[in-house]
Formats: sequence, structure tokens, C-alpha cells
Amino acid sequence: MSRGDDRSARGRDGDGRPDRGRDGDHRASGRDTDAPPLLSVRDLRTQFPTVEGTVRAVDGASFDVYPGETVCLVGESGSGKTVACESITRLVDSPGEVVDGEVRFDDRDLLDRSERELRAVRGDRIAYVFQDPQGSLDPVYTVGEQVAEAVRDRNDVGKRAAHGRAVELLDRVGLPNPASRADDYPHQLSGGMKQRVAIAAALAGDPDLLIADEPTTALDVTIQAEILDLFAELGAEEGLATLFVTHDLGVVAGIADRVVVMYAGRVMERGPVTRVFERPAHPYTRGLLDSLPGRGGERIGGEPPEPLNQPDGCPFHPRCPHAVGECRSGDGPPLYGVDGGGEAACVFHDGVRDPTVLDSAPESNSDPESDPESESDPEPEPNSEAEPTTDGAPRGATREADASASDADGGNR
Ligand SMILES: Nc1ncnc2c1ncn2[C@@H]1O[C@H](COP(=O)(O)OP(=O)(O)OP(=O)(O)O)[C@@H](O)[C@H]1O
Ligand code: NI
Repeated sequence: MSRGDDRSARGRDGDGRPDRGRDGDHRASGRDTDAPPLLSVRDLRTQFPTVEGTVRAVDGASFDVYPGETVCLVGESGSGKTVACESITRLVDSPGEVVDGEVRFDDRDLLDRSERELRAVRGDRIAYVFQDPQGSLDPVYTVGEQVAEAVRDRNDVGKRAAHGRAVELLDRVGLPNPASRADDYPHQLSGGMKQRVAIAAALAGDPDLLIADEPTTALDVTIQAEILDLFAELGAEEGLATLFVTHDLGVVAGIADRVVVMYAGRVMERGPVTRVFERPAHPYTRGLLDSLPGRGGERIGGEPPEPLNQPDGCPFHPRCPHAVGECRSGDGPPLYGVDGGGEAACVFHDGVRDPTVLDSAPESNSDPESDPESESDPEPEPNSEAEPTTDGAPRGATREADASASDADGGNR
């Protein structure tokens, strides 16, 4: 039985939400464009008090995730991606604390809920997958026992039914020979298979939102691509919404409907993936894109600010080739609407004041036909350009379909 059937049988689709991803429409993703956001994060602030001062790990971030879509959180190391994800269900390690903001999920503020209520939301409605599958599995139990335990935690079923469901879930995530593999211990599985098991456990409560923090970073490149395909499938076939953290823009090109670019705890730019890749409106986003192998490969000069020593104004101004006086003082620019969808926190967002900010794109940007190919190549090695279609092509094609859909209706998001 597929998970979709199971949902219907349990009446979860009877809540007025459209039956997503099974109608063979033009979108490859299961994104539901008419529904209100599933998750709406507003002005989120999470801080860590330290002896040297307060680290503002997330400093006023706002973004949405709609039902069935994949939103990628990107940004250099230390930009606050992980802390933002943890803040959504208040998983932040002490002494870290969410000090302000709103996290609306299904129209209730999660930040108001008790720890007990949040525990029920976690795993059931919102599930997490982390970078290191080893860390999420217990070495002394078989993988079948662990997934079955996750099933029993979230559903009122007996041992035998839970085991059957565990095998189904292991099959769903593409574990070969799931019935016999269920008896394996984690150390008997490869890294990619362990990550599949962790994903199966995350699916045990039939969540609506999966938060995946660099789930493929620890895996080698071909396995990475397979796991990314699995995430894409889960979105398209089961209407699962995903908030996906990565610092790899090649990965973003392959799976995202929309992108949120973070820097120094703030959102620098957000919008439909095609618009952001083709016409980035923030110099930081452009810098990240220009560092892709297919786009010049040059890293942004300088380093992100020290957590305890943030500059005034736009946090990116010390590294920005376009910075002017007003970028260096005040609280930094607000998010301005950008043509084609989304927003950018830059005074040059519309190219009116200084067209060079938006026009300084590399040559390849002027050819929209060939561009997505190089973007979608998830392989960071220098030789990856030689064989861009090996596994980049199918996902590149998927993304184009997704992204044009996002683009068409993304103007107000
Ligand atoms: N326990 C902690 N105590 C103090 N500061 C912390 C703690 N955890 C995170 N931070 C700070 O919060 C900021 C955001 O960290 P976070 O881990 O969210 O970044 P990230 O974008 O996920 O980076 P990466 O790509 O390396 O995973 C960083 O400046 C980090 O130093
Ligand atoms: Ni992180």
C-alpha cells in the first residue's frame, strides 16, 4: 500500500486540502499554489548568550513554506540556517533561545505552545532529517525495529502492524530488499542506506513538513544525487513540503521551488528559484551564484562577520562591491519586492539607481537555455562540466518545469 493510500484511508485528505501531486498536472513538485502557507516564519530572532556577549544567530528572519513545496535555505557557514530550522519547533540547544518572532504552522503560533504540545508536533506534523544518519540511528537495534518504534510512537498500532508498516516505509524510501534489510543493524548499511532509514523513520508519523538539514552533505556525490531524487519524489508524489538546508547551490537548482538566502542571521533574498538564479537581486546571492563551477567559480572575497562583531547597516556591506554610504549605517535595508517574484534586502534591488548591480552577471547568464544545465549539476568537482548530463539532466528538466510554475505565480510571494 502506498503512503498516499494510507493517508486517504485515515481520512487525512478529508480536511479540505486538495489531493496533491497525483493529478499529473504540469508541475513536477506537489506544491499547492492556492493554499495558505503551511509554515510562516516571521521576524524570528534566536540568540545565544555567551560570556563575550549575545550571539544573534537568527536576527529577524521571515519566510514561508507552502504545502507540497520545497524551500531551500542557503547561505555560507554560520549564516543561521540550522538555528533557524531548530527554532521552528524550539529545538535550539540551551542556552540558545528564541527571543522574538512568530512561527505559524497550520495557523497556530508554535512559539506559544508548551514543550509537551511541541513534542507532539515534532515527528508527527513536522519531522527532521539531519546531516549525519549515523547520529540519528541507535547502533544496538535493527533498522526495522527503529522505524517500527517510530511508527508506534506516532500511531496507535501493535508490534506486528508497526513492523509491517516499517517495512513499507523502508520500501518507500528505496531500501533494497526491505523485508530482509529490516533485520540489519545500522553498521551493516552504507551511509546512503542509513540516510534512507532515517528518512523512513521521519515519515513514520506521516508528517506534512520535513525539515532536512544538509541531509546529503556527508554522502558521496552519486549517493547524494539518489537521496536528492528521493526528496524530490516525496514532494511530488506525497505532497510533502520540505524545508531543505544546504550550502550547495547546485543542489538548490535541482530540487527547490523557492529559495531563501541567509547571511548573518538575516534573509538577504528570497523568491522563486528560476528568478533568483537568473536574476539575483542581491549582490550576496550573485556572489554565491558566481562561485558555482559553471559560472566562473570565484568565491566571494572576505569572510562573513564575526558573530559577536556584526557591522552596522547591511551585514554584507564590508564584502559588497557596490556598497555606498547608506549601506554602512542603520539597521540594514528591509526586504524590497523584486520583479519576477520574491524580495531582496538591498537598496539596489531594482537596478534603477545603479544598473551595474543587476547587470554585472557573467556571460552564461544571458543564455537561459544553457544556464539551468550548468546550475543543476550537483557535482562540485572541476571535471563536472565535462559530463553535465550524467545525473544533472533529469533533475534540471524537473526543476525547469517546477520553477516556471513557481515563477508564473510567484509574484506576490
Ligand atoms: N551553542 C551555540 N553557542 C553560541 N553560538 C552558537 C551556538 N550554536 C550556533 N551558534 C552561532 O549561531 C550562528 C548560526 O549558526 P548555524 O549553525 O545556524 O549556521 P549554519 O548556517 O547552519 O552554518 P553551517 O552551514 O556551518 O551549518 C553562528 O554564528 C554560530 O556560531
Ligand atoms: Ni548548519
